[in-house]
Amino acid sequence: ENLCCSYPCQNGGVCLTKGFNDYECDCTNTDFYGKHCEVPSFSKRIKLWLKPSPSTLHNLLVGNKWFWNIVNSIPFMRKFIMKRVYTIRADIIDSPPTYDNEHSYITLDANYNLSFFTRTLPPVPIECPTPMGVAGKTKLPDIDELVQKLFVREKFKPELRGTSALFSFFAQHFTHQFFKTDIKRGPQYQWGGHGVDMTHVYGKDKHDEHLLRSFKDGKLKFQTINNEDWPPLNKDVGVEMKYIMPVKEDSNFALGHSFFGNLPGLFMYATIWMREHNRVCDVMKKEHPDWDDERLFQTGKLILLGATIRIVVEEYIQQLSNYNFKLLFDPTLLFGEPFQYQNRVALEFNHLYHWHPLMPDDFNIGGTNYTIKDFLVNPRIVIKHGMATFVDSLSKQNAGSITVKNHGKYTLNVVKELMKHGRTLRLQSFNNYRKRFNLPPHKSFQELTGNKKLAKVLENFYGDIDAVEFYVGLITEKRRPKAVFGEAIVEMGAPYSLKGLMANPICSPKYWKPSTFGGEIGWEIVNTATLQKLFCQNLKEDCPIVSFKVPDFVEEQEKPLDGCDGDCQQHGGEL
Ligand SMILES: COc1ccc2c(c1)c(CC(=O)NCCNS(=O)(=O)c1cccc3c(N(C)C)cccc13)c(C)n2C(=O)c1ccc(Cl)cc1
Repeated sequence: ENLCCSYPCQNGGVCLTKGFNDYECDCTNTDFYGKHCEVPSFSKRIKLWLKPSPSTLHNLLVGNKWFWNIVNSIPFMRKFIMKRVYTIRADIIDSPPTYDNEHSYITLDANYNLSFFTRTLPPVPIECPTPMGVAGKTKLPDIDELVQKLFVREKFKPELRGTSALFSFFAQHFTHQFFKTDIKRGPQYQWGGHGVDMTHVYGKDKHDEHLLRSFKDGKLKFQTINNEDWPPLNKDVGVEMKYIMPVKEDSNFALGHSFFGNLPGLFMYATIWMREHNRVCDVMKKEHPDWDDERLFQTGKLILLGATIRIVVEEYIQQLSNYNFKLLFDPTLLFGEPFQYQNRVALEFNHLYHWHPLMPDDFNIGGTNYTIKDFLVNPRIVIKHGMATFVDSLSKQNAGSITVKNHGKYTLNVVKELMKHGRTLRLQSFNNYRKRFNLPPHKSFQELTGNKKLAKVLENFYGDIDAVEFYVGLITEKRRPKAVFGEAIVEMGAPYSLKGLMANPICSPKYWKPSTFGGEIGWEIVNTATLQKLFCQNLKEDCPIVSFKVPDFVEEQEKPLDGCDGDCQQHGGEL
C-alpha cells in the first residue's frame, strides 16, 4: 500500500514510495533533515526562534495605535515594514506553480496547463485508505447535514469590525476577474487569465472587449438615463450575459462579466468603473490630443488597473486586516529583490475566498427595504435610486460576519457545490494546509473551534481532528480578538492575495513609470486613487458616504452564549 498516505514527511519534504512497503522523504531545500525532515538546520532553528507567532504579530498590529501612528508617519519605517510584508508573504507561494489537480506529484503539465487552477498541495492519492489519506473515517460526513449544522444562518450576525455591504460587493466584483471556474469543464478548470487583469470591466476576451468599446476617444459604450451614464443594453451590444432568473430586455445590460447583471451591487461597480474609464479617457485626450482611440483605451485600462491595486491594498485589505499599521502599495519596494512577476491562481485561494456570509439578507436603499429576492436580477434599482443614494446606503449597512451559521439561504447551494468540489478534487485536510502555511496543526476540536458545543459537533462528524476538511476548518476556526476571520484564512489567503497583486506586470520595473500611464497626470491618478474619488469624481451631485466601514460603528463586545467555555468571544458561542 502507499505509505505516503500518512504524510510522514514534514516541513515541505516530498514523500517518495520505494516499492510497496517503504518510502523516503526528500528534504532538499527545506532547511530540515532527518528521516521525516523534522530536524531544523542550525540557521533555521535561529530563524524559528526569532519569528513571532502569527497571533503575537496580529495583536501587535491591531493594537498599539499610538505606536503605529508614529510608524505610519515615518516613510522609511513604513516602507521597511511593507517590504517585509511583501517578501514574507510572497515566499510562501510556489512560483512557477508545482502541482495540478490530476497528479499527486510534480509534473511539467502543472506549469504549462493554464486552463487549470494550480494546487498548493497535491490531491490525496486515490489509493489511500481514507479521503484524507489515513486519518478519519472512510466516508466523509453528509454535505447537507454539515451545511445544516454548521453554515445555515438562523439569525444574521453582523461583521464586528463594521465592514459594510459596499465592501461585500467590492470583494465579489473584484475577485470575479480571477476566480473564473469553468463549471462546464469541471471545478479544476478556469476560463481566464491568472490574475488582476481587469477582464471584469473590459470583457473576458478581445471579442467581448470590442463589443463593449465605442471606438471613439478610447471610451466604453454607455447610455444616459436620468442624466447619469449607465452601461448599454445588451440588445445593442451582444455580449454573453448569464442570469439566474429570466430578465426583462430593459434590465439586460452589457457588462464586463457575464454574472454581474444578477446583483445590483455588482451592476453598481460595473457602472462606476465604466464611468471612471471614460472620465480618464477625457483627461488623457486633453493631455494628448494627438492620441488615437486605441492608445487612449489602452492607457485608460492601465490607469484603472493601477487604481484598482492601490484601492485593494490601501483600503480593502486595510479594512480586512483591521491593522493600525497603514498598508502601502509601492512596487519599488520589490525592485532588486528575487521576485517573479508571474502568478497562477490556486484552487485553494478560490475556496478561501468564499465569503458569502458577508452578504446581508436584505438591503435598505434610500429608505426602501429590498429582500434578496427583490434584489436578484434587478439592476434597475440602482438607476431608480440613483448611484449616490445607492452607494451611500450600502456604505451604511453592515456586512455579515464570516463565521459559522451565517450563510444566507440563497448562498447554501454555492457552499454545497464548493464542498463537493473540494471532495472531487481531493483537497488535503485542514491541518495539512495549516502545516503547509507554517501554522501548527490543531491538536483537538476544542483547540480548533474554541467552543465546546461546536467541537462536539465536529468530532461527531469527522472523528479525527486530522480529517477535518479544508473549507469546514476555515469557517469553524476560532476568531482572534478584533479579527474579521480566523488565523488560517489570513495566513493562507494573504500570501496568495499579495502575490496576485504585486506580481502584476504593471508592478515590474519596466512598467512602473509615469509614461506607461500617459505621463504625470495618469501617474498621479494611479498614485492617489481612493474608493471615495472613484465614486465622487463620477457623480454629478454632492459626494455621498463612500466607505468599506459603516460610519461610527460601535464595536460591540461579542456576547458569550451557552455552550462555550471562557473564551467565548472567539465564536460568540452561537451554537
Ligand atoms: C489580519 O487580517 C488580515 C486579513 C486579510 C489580509 C491580511 C490580514 C493581510 C496582511 C497579512 O498578511 N497579515 C499577516 C501577518 N502580517 S505580515 O504582513 O505577514 C508580517 C509578517 C512579518 C512581519 C510583519 C511586520 N513586522 C516587521 C513587525 C509588520 C506587519 C506585517 C508583518 C493580507 C495581505 N490580507 C489579505 O490580503 C487577504 C486576502 C484574502 C484572503 Cl482569503 C486572506 C487574506
